[in-house]
Amino acid sequence: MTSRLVVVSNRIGDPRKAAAGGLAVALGDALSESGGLWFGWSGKVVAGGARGEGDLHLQPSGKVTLATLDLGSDDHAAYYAGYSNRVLWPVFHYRLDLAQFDDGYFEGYQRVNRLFARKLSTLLKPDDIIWVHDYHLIPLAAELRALGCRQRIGFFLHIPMPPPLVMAAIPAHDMLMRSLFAYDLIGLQSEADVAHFARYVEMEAGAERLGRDQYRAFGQQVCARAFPIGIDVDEFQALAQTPESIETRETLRSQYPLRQLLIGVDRLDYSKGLPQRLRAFHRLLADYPENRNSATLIQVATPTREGVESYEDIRRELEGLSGQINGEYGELDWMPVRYIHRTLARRRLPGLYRAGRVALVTPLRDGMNLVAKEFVAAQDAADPGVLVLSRFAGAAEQMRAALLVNPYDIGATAGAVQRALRMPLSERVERHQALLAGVREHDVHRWRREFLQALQAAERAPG
Ligand SMILES: O=P(O)(O)OC[C@H]1O[C@H](O[C@H]2O[C@H](CO)[C@@H](O)[C@H](O)[C@H]2O)[C@H](O)[C@@H](O)[C@@H]1O
Ligand SMILES: O=c1ccn([C@@H]2O[C@H](COP(=O)(O)OP(=O)(O)O)[C@@H](O)[C@H]2O)c(=O)[nH]1
Repeated sequence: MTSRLVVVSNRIGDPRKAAAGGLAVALGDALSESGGLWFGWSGKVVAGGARGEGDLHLQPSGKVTLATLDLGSDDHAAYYAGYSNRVLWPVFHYRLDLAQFDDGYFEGYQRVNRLFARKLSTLLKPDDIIWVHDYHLIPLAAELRALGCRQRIGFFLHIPMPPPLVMAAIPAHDMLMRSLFAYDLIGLQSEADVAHFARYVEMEAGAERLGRDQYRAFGQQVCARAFPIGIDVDEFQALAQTPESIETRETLRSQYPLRQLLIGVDRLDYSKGLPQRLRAFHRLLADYPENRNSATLIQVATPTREGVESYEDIRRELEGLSGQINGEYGELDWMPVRYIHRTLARRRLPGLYRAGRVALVTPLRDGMNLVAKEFVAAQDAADPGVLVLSRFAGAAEQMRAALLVNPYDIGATAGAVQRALRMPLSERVERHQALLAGVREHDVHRWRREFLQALQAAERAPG
């Protein structure tokens, strides 16, 4: 009998429905293949202390059972908006300047992880295999172990692992890193992340390296390796053939017959480098005037984590910048920037990507970035668009045939966009072939398979 897969993540999606955000998209794809239990927050916040706080809901969805938990408003504020998104997210994306350390946030984070462990433990079977996702739930395995759970537990971090001295700025960094050793396997997005993890545990915790990817510290042993996440290429290409996707592409082509479209699709997050991207686009129009009245940037900036101050700030900055570029260069019949502050249905995205001559995927730091992979999968192989990709996205480790840029270097990024717009067909085809082969090779099925095989094979932590 094969073990049941239990996936735990803060954000869960219905595997039969489209979801925004790379994690929910990838896990939906992975779970719909194997079936199992998906446990996480319901998305519902109830008044603190009111009835319903901590309530568990079970709901079948195809081969998967969704188990979701309502959170009280105080718990949610401290755990999600507070510790997860005002401390861990900025620090792990190297933005110490945006972190707000607050003891209350940390207490809420621990409280919710304990609650998740308590509720989840009632649903577990002895031979389950448990896969925990992301920074919201780092201490979950330690909490489960404290309740006596002996199942195999793996952890995958979807965001970057920062260098040791950046990590060390978090007041509770040692507790966080110690709790990672309660897992049997730690998966990271890139080799750079693994190197940062290795340096941290060796420098700060005196870890002993046992073989290539085994570490012993805090009286425990753990395996840590890179498992770059991918997409379901066939599913995404099938999405490109749906009427909505074709209609999106045709509408854009008929509205912009003489224009060269540049496409950006991101959550409106400061890690995505959106102000720098708009400045590079401004520089393109200033330094290469042949693009005026022609190059048009369609930037979808999906609302996210509203209520966290740094997200409000980035929204204002972006609105100001797009207004400024449109005011300076716009004509009666041409607006250089089309800025859309809304979530786009995933089934429309392939059509949008395919209408683009260039995709701008230029985060300042990103765990992976699935938009880069989706853009490549959606292209017409006979006349493909060009990917301009930040060297600081995890995806850059595999996507060497993209035009790699340093997004902080506005002039060089503008130059790369100019090169992309002028690239001859033969070079576009050659680069696209190499990129698509890589996106196929490192797809979401391989990610899931290799992680779960490694988890099955991991040497058990003593205890
Ligand atoms: O759940 P939210 O707070 O609305 O945020 C959405 C997700 O953002 C992050 O995604 C990361 O995972 C992607 C897939 O591995 C990866 O490509 C990307 O680079 C990461 O930023 C976050 O890590 C998820 O937990 C959120 O659900
Ligand atoms: O309006 C939008 C914006 C994004 N996405 C999806 O959200 C995911 C974003 O994942 P990525 O890894 O690029 O970044 P994240 O948002 O997870 O940091 C991708 O699958 C996009 O197709 C979407 O469906 N609608």
